[in-house]
Amino acid sequence: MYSVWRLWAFTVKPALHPDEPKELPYWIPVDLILIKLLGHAIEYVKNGQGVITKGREYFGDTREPFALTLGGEKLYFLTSPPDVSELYKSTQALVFDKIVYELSIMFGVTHGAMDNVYRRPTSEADDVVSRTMNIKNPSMKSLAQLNNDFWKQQLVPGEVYYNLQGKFLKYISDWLQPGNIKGPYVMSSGEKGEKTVALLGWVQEVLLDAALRAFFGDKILEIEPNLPKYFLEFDDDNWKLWYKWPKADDMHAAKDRVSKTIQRYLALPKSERPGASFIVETFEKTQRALGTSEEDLAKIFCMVVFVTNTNTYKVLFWTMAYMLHNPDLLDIIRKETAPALRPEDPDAPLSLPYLMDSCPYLAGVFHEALRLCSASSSIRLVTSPITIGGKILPQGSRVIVPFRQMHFDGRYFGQDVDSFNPERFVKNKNLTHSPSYRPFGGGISYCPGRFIARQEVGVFITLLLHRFDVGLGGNRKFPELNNEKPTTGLMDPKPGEDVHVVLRPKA
Ligand code: HEM
Repeated sequence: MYSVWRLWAFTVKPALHPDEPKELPYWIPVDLILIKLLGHAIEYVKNGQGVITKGREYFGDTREPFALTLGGEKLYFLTSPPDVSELYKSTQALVFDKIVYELSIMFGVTHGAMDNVYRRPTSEADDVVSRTMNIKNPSMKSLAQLNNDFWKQQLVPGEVYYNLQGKFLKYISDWLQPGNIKGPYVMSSGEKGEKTVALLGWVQEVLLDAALRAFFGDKILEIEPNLPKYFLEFDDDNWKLWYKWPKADDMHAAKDRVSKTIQRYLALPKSERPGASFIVETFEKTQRALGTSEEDLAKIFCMVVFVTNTNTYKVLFWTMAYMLHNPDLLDIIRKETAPALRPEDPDAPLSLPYLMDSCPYLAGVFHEALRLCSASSSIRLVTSPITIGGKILPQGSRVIVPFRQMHFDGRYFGQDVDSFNPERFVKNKNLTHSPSYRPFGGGISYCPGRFIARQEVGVFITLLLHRFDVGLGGNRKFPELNNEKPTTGLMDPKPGEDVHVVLRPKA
């Protein structure tokens, strides 16, 4: 019976419907109902990227769309760069907002609040959000749609962006004063201010602190100095939320501690919590105008904390790790970033335009670290059947774009695709625009934080290299990527595989 079903599902049916994506066969010797439910789920949780690679290679590595059954749902995977470009363009048949809706529910926001956020006003009189913000809204966008515009206003270079950028620069600069390197990540201290620090804990502390203060103002950390710790406890296991993992009490408890802290922040009068960014002010004003409860609003902000922080400390960790393990590269980056500090005027702030536009190796390591260490995906819901890569994606299904599959495509990155080589981005300035390079996604959900993320990393590294002599300490083995733990973003190093950095303040 089981063999008949398998023959039907993976051989006969695909032959009868050649325009449907083929499905990677699965074979688990348990009863039929369970098989249908699980599919590749167990294997996927253990090594998701491995299963996707298996699927791609199983169909002759043609990169045609294929399907995997995970936990009772048939998911469709795109791994061909032209197909992915097509997906990003198809905004009618493939939507992202329903995915964000579902995600918000998983974060604990109520359906009632989300329905309000997604409801389009029926008339000007009904449009409370535009009135509150004093903006024009001729196409009667819902708050969910307007939020995309607000994010762009906050994060794409312009006045409100420069305000946020200035705060980030100040906080990171403060953290990198020799006297301020004193957290639990300091492993030992020597003469003349020398310290050895554990890199992961250090970059987590600096970037989380800077981002929380820059977005919410200093009050948030006065209310709860442990907020970064709570966030990291959640972040470490956040995959359990997406996978609806049954045993996830600790992850949920940590997430709740983050949103409860934000709720305490929101309960304070505004005059007692100055310094919030444009996006936080705007989210608060608009949601309150819609009647969103403080509890729901805190959970929405919990998502904001997640999206603004989950990847950035990891990309700084990997960029630093690659740089520290390549002394020649470190030297090149130290030299190329020197003019950003304007030695003729030591009190002048760092020149960010110089840092972003005139430091090709710094940019190269950042992009190469993202290429090698990202395991993010774009997700879309199919609202009407659409043909991509010659295959029909059925209505109601979900399509996944696993970036890692494209980041290791030798046709775009050359024969040394598996190796760390930042020069590929130095030599080919257009490589960051390649359809096979998608660390920030694309289309409607293209990450608006990509500028600030690169700046956070650039500012940290530049100030570090010019305030300290830096080198590797302790175990000099390059940390391995933890591919045994599912992730929704950049990969972590394997447990215990940190980088020890020796810092000597420059005279
Ligand atoms: C290196 C660090 C970062 C990486 C790798 C990254 C990556 C991504 C990816 C892959 C997406 C989803 C794209 C898609 O579905 O197609 C995304 C969305 C988003 N990111 Fe980032 N991100 C980073 C940093 C940031 C930062 C620092 C912020 C804010 C300060 C931010 C704000 C956002 C927002 C608001 C969205 C949602 C966009 C939407 O809903 O349309 N990201 N990011």
